[in-house]
Amino acid sequence: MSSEASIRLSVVSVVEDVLNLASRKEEEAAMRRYEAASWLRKMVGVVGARDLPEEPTEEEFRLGLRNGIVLCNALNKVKPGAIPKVVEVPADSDGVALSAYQYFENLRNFLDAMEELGLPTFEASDLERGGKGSRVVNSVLALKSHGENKHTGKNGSLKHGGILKPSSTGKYIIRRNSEPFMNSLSKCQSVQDDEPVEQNFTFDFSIEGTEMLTSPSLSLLVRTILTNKKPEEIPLIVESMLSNVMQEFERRIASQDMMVKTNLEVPTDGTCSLYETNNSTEIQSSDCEEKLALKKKEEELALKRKEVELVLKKRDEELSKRLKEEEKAKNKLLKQVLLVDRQKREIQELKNTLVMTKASVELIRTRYSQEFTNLGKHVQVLAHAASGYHKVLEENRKLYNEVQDLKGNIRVYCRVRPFLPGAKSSNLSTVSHLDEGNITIMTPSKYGKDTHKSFKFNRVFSPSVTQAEVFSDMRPLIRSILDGYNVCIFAYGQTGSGKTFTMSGPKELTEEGYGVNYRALNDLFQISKQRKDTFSYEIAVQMIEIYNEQVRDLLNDGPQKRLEIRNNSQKGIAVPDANLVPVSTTEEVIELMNIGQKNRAVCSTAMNDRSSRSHSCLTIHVQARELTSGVVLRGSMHLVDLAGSERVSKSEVTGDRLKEAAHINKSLAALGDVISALAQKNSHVPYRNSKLTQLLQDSLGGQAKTLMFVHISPEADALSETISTLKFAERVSTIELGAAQANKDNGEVKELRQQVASLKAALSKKEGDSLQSVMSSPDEMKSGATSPSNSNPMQIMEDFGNIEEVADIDLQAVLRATNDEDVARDWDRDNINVPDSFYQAYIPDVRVFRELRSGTNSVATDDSDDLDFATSDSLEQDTLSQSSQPKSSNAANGGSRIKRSGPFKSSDIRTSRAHMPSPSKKISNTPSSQTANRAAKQVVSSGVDVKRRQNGKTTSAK
Ligand SMILES: Nc1ncnc2c1ncn2[C@@H]1O[C@H](COP(=O)(O)OP(=O)(O)OP(=O)(O)O)[C@@H](O)[C@H]1O
Repeated sequence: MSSEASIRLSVVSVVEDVLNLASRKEEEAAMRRYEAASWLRKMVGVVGARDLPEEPTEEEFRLGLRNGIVLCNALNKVKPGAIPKVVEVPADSDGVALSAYQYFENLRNFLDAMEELGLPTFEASDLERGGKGSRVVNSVLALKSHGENKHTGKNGSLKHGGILKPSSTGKYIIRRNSEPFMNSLSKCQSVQDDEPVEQNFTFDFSIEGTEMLTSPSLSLLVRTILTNKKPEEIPLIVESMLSNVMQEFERRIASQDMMVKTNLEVPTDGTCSLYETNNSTEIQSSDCEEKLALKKKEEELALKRKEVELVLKKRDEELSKRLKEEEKAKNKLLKQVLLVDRQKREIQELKNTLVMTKASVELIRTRYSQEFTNLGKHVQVLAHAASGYHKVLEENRKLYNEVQDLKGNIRVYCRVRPFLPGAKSSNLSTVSHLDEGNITIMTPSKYGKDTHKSFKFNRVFSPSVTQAEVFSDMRPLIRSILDGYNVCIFAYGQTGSGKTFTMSGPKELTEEGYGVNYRALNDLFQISKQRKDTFSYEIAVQMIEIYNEQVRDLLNDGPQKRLEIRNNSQKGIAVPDANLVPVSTTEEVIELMNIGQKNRAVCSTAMNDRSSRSHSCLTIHVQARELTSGVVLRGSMHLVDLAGSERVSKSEVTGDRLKEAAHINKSLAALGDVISALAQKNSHVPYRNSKLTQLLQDSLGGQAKTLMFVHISPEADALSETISTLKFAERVSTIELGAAQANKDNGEVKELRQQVASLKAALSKKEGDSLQSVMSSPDEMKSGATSPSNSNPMQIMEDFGNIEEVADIDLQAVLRATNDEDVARDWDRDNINVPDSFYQAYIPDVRVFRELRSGTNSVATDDSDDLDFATSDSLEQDTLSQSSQPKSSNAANGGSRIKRSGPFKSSDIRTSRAHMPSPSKKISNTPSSQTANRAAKQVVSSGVDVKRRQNGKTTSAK
């Protein structure tokens, strides 16, 4: 039973040792090894074994260990009590003898160290054989306890015993007097090799290698198994090993129990009477005690085992936990490694992509640069072509203009006003399309389908076009004044459509806003400066307005006097009595214009807060004298800002404004009549139906270059006016005036002028007589010497002071020298009948319309006044007052019924008059003209109906 307990103890200690071993680190083992080695060395020194180095290698240590084990085995065979007797104090390396006490001390320390190292002090083979191992353990325990006792100084017997001395061969000799020890050794030897032990023998501790191999210690086995294993594998290995050990242990205990059961009888009283032999009761009681002790121990062991199992379990759990954590950490690490790998791969891929992208970018760059170069070449070619195209366009335009000039068409420009600020954003423009020369208006039809009406003009300006752009297009026309042409630009359109804006500019005038008026004059000044080496220029301006059929001077701040319009007057001055102000700088012009604008009749209506209530006309007169030849070029330009046509229902005017509107509409209707007549090439054109048409007579029917600037509003509610305005404008554009001609005074004309001047002087002397003779002998005039076909007394009268005695004047020569080939318009033909609807569009009230219509006829009857030149207001009645007078028989036909026969046509007269020399700027103020006027008035007042007849003869009748 004691051996069983020992085994149990041993197993437990082995288990602990193995566990310790498993948990210890290699450094720790090395430390222990170092310690054990030092003890062992001391012991080995005692027993004469080979020296161990201070820090032995694994191999050296094993060797020393083997020697130690052999020593243990030897000691095992000695009874514990005998050991002190047989072992003498050995000498150390310095020759100092060690006491037995020291020896055992060393031995005990060695054993401790062995224990700590987890190295059992017995061999596995001993264990298997049984008995030996237990003895070893016992001896160790005994030694231990003995040592302890010694340590306390109770056992002095240790100092006695034999002496071990080193022999000359390096081996230790045990003296004879140590008999029990020697016996033990010899027994041990016999166990080893079954050889008889001699006295004074030399004991060789070297053990056969095979013995170690065949019976390795459990510890060594464990160590060998665990040596090359990884630390994390050890717990598993140890676990399986332990389970094997425990199985073996259980098995053995079971077999021991079986043996005990068969050999011993257990007392039934439950006391400790294990052996009831007759030999001795002492033995029985001691056995019983032993049994109880063993049972107790067994219980303790069971408890311990449980504890161990618990500890093991705990450790298992900890281990598995640690394993899991390690697994986790490993996984994490693995993941990280994978991540890093992936990132590395991705970086590599990115690098590759970057390289590829760089390459492709480079490729694209080169391709692009190539394409750019090609493109550049193409653009150059295109630019070249475009410049050519532009040149061609320019050329075309020039040619077109030349054709226009030759044909003498009235140019028509159309400008669309933008929506005014404050207009509804939802407003849609009636203009659906426009380009350089075309404009299309959208007209919603009754049946829901939109229809489009297109119009073609010389130029169409969109709402976004600037004042400068507008002017640049008409610049060449304006410049032609300097070359002696007459130019007329008139702005036409519905009220509020932008006429004043184009001609003068906006209310708040800025440089960008300057209208045609300012820009034209500015341009003329610049050119005149540029040409100052070849020409000397004189520029003068007039500014008049036709308000309620009265001509007013806008540059006259004083009381207004009635002015007359003189068509075909000399120097092309249509209103000779209006102020003619010479200008030389733009500033002067601006100043004058401001005065003019201030004096102009303007008022606010529902359709325009700055509505012009009159037709205004800025006339620029230019006289150029060529410095070398002395040739004089005379040009003039009318810049007419017409009052806008308006539907009185829309403009919501009453009283004076209504009267103004009626006059405005009437004069515009008269303009319509004239345009219609001209467009249809009628022989009679009713210029005299209004002051406006009278003013524009030279420009519309003469040899001027004429431009009509038609304006339209984009608003939908102005659609009907827009359409009628555009239709009117289209009609105007068909009018052919014939090629314009420059007003050039050449040498021949000069001569003639001189002749005329001398004649005038002669005539003035005879003034009184000649008038008398005209009155008294009209037949003489009838059979006068002048050529019947070419002379025109009316003109002579007007140009030379209204005298009618022209006997000595070579009029034929005068006319030949000027422009006698013009096709005259026949005054004797009827005016064309303008449909009533034309008037009605502007004058909704039928009664007013009829009155005005009759008023128009009344004016026309003015025309029938045979004093053709007497168009002054003094001879005319206000058109409105005339409207109340009974209509003449001709009125029904809507035009003048003045019949003129004979070859002299009024247009002939006009044309020639325009080129006639004049001694003074204001003819009407000359004494001769005053006399003539007086004479004419006398004629009228005396009731003599003076008629101009063909052949230049004047007849009078009561
Ligand atoms: N092209 C344009 N750009 C900007 N504003 C314009 C343009 N044309 C006209 N306007 C503005 O429209 C309004 C009416 O213009 P404007 O007085 O010139 O018309 P109108 O035809 O002369 O009218 P009325 O016949 O009644 O005198 C003004 O406020 C003017 O500034």
